[in-house]
Amino acid sequence: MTATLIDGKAIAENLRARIGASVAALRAEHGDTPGLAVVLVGDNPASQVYVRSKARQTAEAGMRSIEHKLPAETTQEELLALVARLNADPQVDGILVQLPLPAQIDADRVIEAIDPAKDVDGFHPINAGRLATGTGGLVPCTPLGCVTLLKSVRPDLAGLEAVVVGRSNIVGKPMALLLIAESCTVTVAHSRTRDLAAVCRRADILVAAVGRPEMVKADWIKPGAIVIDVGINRVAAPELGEGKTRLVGDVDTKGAMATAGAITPVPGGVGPMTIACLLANTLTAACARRGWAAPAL
Ligand SMILES: Nc1nc2c(c(=O)[nH]1)N[C@@H](CN(C=O)c1ccc(C(=O)N[C@@H](CCC(=O)O)C(=O)O)cc1)CN2
Repeated sequence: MTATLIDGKAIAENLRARIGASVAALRAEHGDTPGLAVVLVGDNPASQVYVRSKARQTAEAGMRSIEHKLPAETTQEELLALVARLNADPQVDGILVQLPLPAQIDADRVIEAIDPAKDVDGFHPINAGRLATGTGGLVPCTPLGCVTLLKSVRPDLAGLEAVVVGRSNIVGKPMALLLIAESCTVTVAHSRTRDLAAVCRRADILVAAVGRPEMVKADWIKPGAIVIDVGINRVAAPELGEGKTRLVGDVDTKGAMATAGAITPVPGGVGPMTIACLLANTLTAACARRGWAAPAL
């Protein structure tokens, strides 16, 4: 068997086009457009790339992009003061503080300071609680994108056995909650799970979000399973030349292709969906705040 590759890049492009069309319709109806503020602290090269992509794709979708770039030595108080200003700004519908933050800043305190109605990352405890209780709210972008990718190959997930490897607040836990909402039977596995390979082999849906390059091997995968690889790991690639690197996921994709039914590649799988879902969340937040009818995406 050779697995179907789930083309996250194409699915994300399609979602962004639909968001752009909805934004244009809302602008025609209301004479205004949603605004997303992205805050970058410091000079982490990967974060700089992600923030640039977020700003470009926000503008391409017809929304206002507001960028705040702060030096690496920014204090927690300075960052909290900026968040307070963005909370109070009626032109700002979404606020995202790029992670990771420098060591002197407590990320949890910053996330808790964001107005939950503008928390387009869905990381605020109020939004996490709403997801846990199934009472709406803004949902973290990466898991939201993973569900869209899953449904692109299997529209009805009810009754399937799902294993999520990883228990982070940003991916693992919300992913498990979204799968429960889809009526899957969900196991959350992690570094202390006994016989992780055997647990993974039970999965009809396997989500790998551990941040360990190619940890999930072909013989951990049930034949025909849908594999969602959330990992984005940069590793040395001497075969490409001295000092060169390449991106790999948390799954040994080449090996897994022979066993899985469908799999997301890295790059070009989950990553592009993260930003597309951020734009979707910004549109959702803007409609809710402004009392506009939310378009079906
Ligand atoms: N506040 C947040 N910080 C971070 C988040 C987040 O959702 N909110 N997630 C990650 C980084 N991230 C978005 O911020 C992100 C990561 C990867 C991609 C992506 O499209 N990756 C490409 C490959 C890109 C490359 O060549 O490096 C892919 O997988 O195809 C988008 C967004 C941590 N921080």
